[in-house]
Amino acid sequence: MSKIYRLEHIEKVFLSGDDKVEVLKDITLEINTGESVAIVGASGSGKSTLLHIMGALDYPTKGRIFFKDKNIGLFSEKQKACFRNQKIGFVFQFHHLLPEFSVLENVAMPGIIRGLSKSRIFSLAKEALSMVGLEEFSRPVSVLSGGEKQRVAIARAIVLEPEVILADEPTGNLDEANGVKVGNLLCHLNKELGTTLVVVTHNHTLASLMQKTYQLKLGELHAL
Ligand SMILES: Nc1ncnc2c1ncn2[C@@H]1O[C@H](COP(=O)(O)OP(=O)(O)OP(=O)(O)O)[C@@H](O)[C@H]1O
Repeated sequence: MSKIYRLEHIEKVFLSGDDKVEVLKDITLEINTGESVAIVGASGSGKSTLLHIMGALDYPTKGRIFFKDKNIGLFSEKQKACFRNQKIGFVFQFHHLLPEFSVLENVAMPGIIRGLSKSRIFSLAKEALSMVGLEEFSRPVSVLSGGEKQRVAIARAIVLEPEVILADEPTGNLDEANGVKVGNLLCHLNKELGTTLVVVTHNHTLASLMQKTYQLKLGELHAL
């Protein structure tokens, strides 16, 4: 089975005034292509920090992180931006959609950033929206329910067929019923499209849907 991620002895220290906060101490982790993985842990244990490092939104203080044998730590800022746009689909707790834009325009955004033609972008966006079960493309995002917004965010994450979805508390802002729907949708995409899925969550039901679960505790990662 091929590895999509290899993290070697990752450490992350934040400086807060004169204090040093050692958030990640010695994280070693391998993730197979197509795998689904949950990362759980107490609030402040470093889950988001680890996910940000995996998405090249942040960098480790020490250690190396490889994406399919490419050392992300050696990427220039431009290469990192390209990596994020081409390989990763991000889903956040607070979806970060553009409220005044329509559902279709929001999902089209990554394609616009990549510079695809308008007709290609909109056909990809419609395909992604049908995968998440949304049909009304022209409504502004501001009028949608929380569950619908999260489905739009997932459509936006998958629109360019990323190799990995990195989801940070994707159900954190939803009621239980919508949380279950979003969890099932992410698992469906993982199985149908073979997209590797890494989910950071407090939600044990969501974590139980993943093939593997790791817990972050005192800066260390343990398989559960
Ligand atoms: N940019 C930063 N500067 C200083 N400290 C930071 C920074 N980002 C995160 N931290 C600290 O790192 C620790 C881990 O934060 P992180 O957001 O990764 O935790 P988490 O496990 O995702 O928490 P939660 O479940 O509450 O979202 C926290 O103590 C946080 O205050």
